[in-house]
Amino acid sequence: MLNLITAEEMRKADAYTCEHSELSTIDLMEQAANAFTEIFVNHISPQRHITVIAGTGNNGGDGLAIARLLRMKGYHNIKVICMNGFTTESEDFRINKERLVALKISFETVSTPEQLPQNFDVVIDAVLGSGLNRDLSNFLKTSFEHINQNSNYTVSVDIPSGCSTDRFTFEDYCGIKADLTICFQRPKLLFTLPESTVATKSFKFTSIGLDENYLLAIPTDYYWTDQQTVQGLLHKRKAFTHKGTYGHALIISGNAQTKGAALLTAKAALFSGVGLVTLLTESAYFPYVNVYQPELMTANKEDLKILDYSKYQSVAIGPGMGSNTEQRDQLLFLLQQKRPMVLDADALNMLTTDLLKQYILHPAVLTPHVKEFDRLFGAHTCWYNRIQTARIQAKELQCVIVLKNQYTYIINEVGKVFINSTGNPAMAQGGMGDILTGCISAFLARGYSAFNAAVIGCFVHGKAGDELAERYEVTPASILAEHLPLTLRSLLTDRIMTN
Ligand SMILES: NC(=O)C1=CN([C@@H]2O[C@H](COP(=O)(O)OP(=O)(O)OC[C@H]3O[C@@H](n4cnc5c(N)ncnc54)[C@H](O)[C@@H]3O)[C@@H](O)[C@H]2O)[C@@H](O)CC1
Ligand SMILES: Nc1ncnc2c1ncn2[C@@H]1O[C@H](COP(=O)(O)OP(=O)(O)O)[C@@H](O)[C@H]1O
Ligand SMILES: [K+]
Repeated sequence: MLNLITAEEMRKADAYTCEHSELSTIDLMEQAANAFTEIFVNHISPQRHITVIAGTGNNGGDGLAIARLLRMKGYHNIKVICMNGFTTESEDFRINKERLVALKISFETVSTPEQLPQNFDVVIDAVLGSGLNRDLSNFLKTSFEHINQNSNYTVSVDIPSGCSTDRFTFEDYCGIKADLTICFQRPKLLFTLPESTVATKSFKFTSIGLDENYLLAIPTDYYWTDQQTVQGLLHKRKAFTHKGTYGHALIISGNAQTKGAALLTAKAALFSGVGLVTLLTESAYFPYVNVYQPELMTANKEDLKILDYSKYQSVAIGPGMGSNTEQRDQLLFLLQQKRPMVLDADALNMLTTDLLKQYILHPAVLTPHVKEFDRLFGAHTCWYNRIQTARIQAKELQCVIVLKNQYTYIINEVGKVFINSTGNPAMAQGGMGDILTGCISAFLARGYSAFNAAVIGCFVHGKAGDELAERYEVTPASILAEHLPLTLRSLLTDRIMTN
């Protein structure tokens, strides 16, 4: 897990690294520029015309160093435009300016927006970074507007200029609008919020060599779940084990119009490695289930109240279930069985916070998408506030909330937020949430805690999607389910190779 930190903490980490190593601040700037450049060259070809627009602080210093490194890598159409006079020159900016001039790279300064070129091919935005501490002047606002309108592609250094690391609203945003931001050492929480696309459409982060032991000791409420963490949590199947070792998941899902949701959820549980899966549904559907996926077992919906729930290590309820009085009554009955549970879709639509408080007295994972979340916990106008509500509710209900998004937020029982780092828009298709519910219920049945099941389930689900997106423009949910065993294998094999 990577702990996400504030701009101020990052500055301290910067100073600490320099004090406790041979590195000086100018060396660190060079490392940052190198790290940026390594990613940049994978996105932009040397034939493109590149304009570095720089300020005169350390973000500007990075920009100048990047221009020099790119020239040395064969980017010959490169020039630097320095926005003059809005702040004083930092020492490391000054040193990089000398290095740039020595290479005879074009360097000009502008003092009014009118002096900027009419058009840009690729812009590297290095005007302002994490040092932003006041409103933008009219000079900067007008210049940024001009750049936004006339650049084919903009890559920001560390953060789009004018965007503040620790402020989470984008009303009246008038900074640089980047296509890509390459930020340093840690992802920024801000970039995982859907509304941040007004400032950057995408982001990547890269290590610049700050002291990781120092960084990891900084307390935070926000974490980034990386592959290494998930590999550390996942257990490999052991010799002499049998189906009973890997748990039994019960899936309660689907109705006449949405039988598919039940099939997808159950299939995903099966392909996530649980020992046995039983699908509770109407007996009329049993033949479909058997033809679609013969490994699945079935239980009759009529028997819901006479089943022995102690034999199921997890119960997933909700996808395509419907929400009439009968189903609500069934849901409340199921909640009283106090088995480890995943509550999704219609199960969430039938509940209220009062009912949750009354009935959630066992390990539970709630997997709302934004609409389900807001119906249950109240409307929100921005994602940052929605996350804060999720933190309060997860603590109060003592459950895990999986708030689904491109970057899904997993909130544990003490209100800490773990941001899932996998997944992509090729997964934006109906049924994908059913697969996630199946995955999490499988890991729950296999004996992982509610929180670990949610972390592993989200990561594996998104990683399967990422692997498929390399070959497919869109990944239908059933195809993703079938890919899960391959993803699990790659995670476990990697661990054996690297540990
Ligand atoms: N660990 C780190 O934090 C590292 C940071 N580096 C770079 O340094 C950047 C931060 O550099 P600085 O602290 O010099 O700050 P910036 O370069 O972001 O800004 C320069 C100065 O502009 C002034 N300013 C702030 N808001 C303004 C506004 N609205 N209008 C006009 N002027 C304004 C401030 O006085 C600020 O110090 C990072 O974003 C990153 O690019 C890297 O060089 C290396 C390591
Ligand atoms: N653009 C995206 N990037 C990453 N993950 C996505 C994207 N779109 C959808 N997903 C994932 O797919 C799932 C969709 O869930 P949900 O909205 O409940 O779908 P459905 O109700 O159709 O089953 C979530 O896990 C979400 O994170
Ligand atoms: K910037």
